[in-house]
Amino acid sequence: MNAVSNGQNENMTCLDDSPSSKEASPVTEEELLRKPYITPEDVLCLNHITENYLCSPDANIYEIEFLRFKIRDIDSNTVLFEIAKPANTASTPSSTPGNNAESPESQGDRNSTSHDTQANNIPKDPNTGRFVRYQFTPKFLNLKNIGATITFSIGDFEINNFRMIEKHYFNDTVHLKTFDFNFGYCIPNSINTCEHIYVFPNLSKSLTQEMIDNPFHTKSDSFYFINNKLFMHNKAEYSYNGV
Ligand SMILES: CCCCCCCCCCCCCC(=O)O
Repeated sequence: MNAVSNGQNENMTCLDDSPSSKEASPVTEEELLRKPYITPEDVLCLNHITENYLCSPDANIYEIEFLRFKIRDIDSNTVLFEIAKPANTASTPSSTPGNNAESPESQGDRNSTSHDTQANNIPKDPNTGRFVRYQFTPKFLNLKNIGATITFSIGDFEINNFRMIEKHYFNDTVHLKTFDFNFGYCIPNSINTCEHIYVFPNLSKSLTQEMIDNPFHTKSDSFYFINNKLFMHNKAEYSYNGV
């Protein structure tokens, strides 16, 4: 499967059930963690970055594995960043920042191997691979449209309703934008590639400067659902003060 999707989800609101109310009705993370499973509507009602992961790594019963990730500036068709898991290695991807001024550098344990720690009998961190830090230059915030191409493999089950909701915040509670992407249908044991288009929100000059001045205060939660049940949750942090 190869696909392109434009996950526009601007101004998604979470409406109170009462017919008279048009106000957002936010939920807390604690409320969601008490539920038997978490739905897209649940995370759309969150109004802050999460402190914890909302599902365990074991929830990925579909054996979805990300193999390659590329970010490009759509308007100049410039590749800004690319990372791939080398063939025949367990979990050590290699990264290739683009060779232009806006090249980000990725760091963090989403891209690290767990083998060394296992060899030393140190308990493996169950959250290895769920968190990444991106380092961008200030110019990144001037971009309008980013294409994120992801290649992933799936296990023995077909997948029909695969959706990612990604929420971006500054200082934990300033909502920048929520993206809502679909991955389409995937046949069992297939490798799939799709590109999601991130249309940047309009950010004020003062907020943009605050984001540049406060590295890694810009964060995102990526919530992945199959058949409307959360099965994977990744986190990312961003700096925009690179040179
Ligand atoms: C400034 C608010 C909107 C920013 C959009 C940034 C697009 C970044 C695309 C990369 C997201 C990767 C998320 C992840 O690795 O978990």
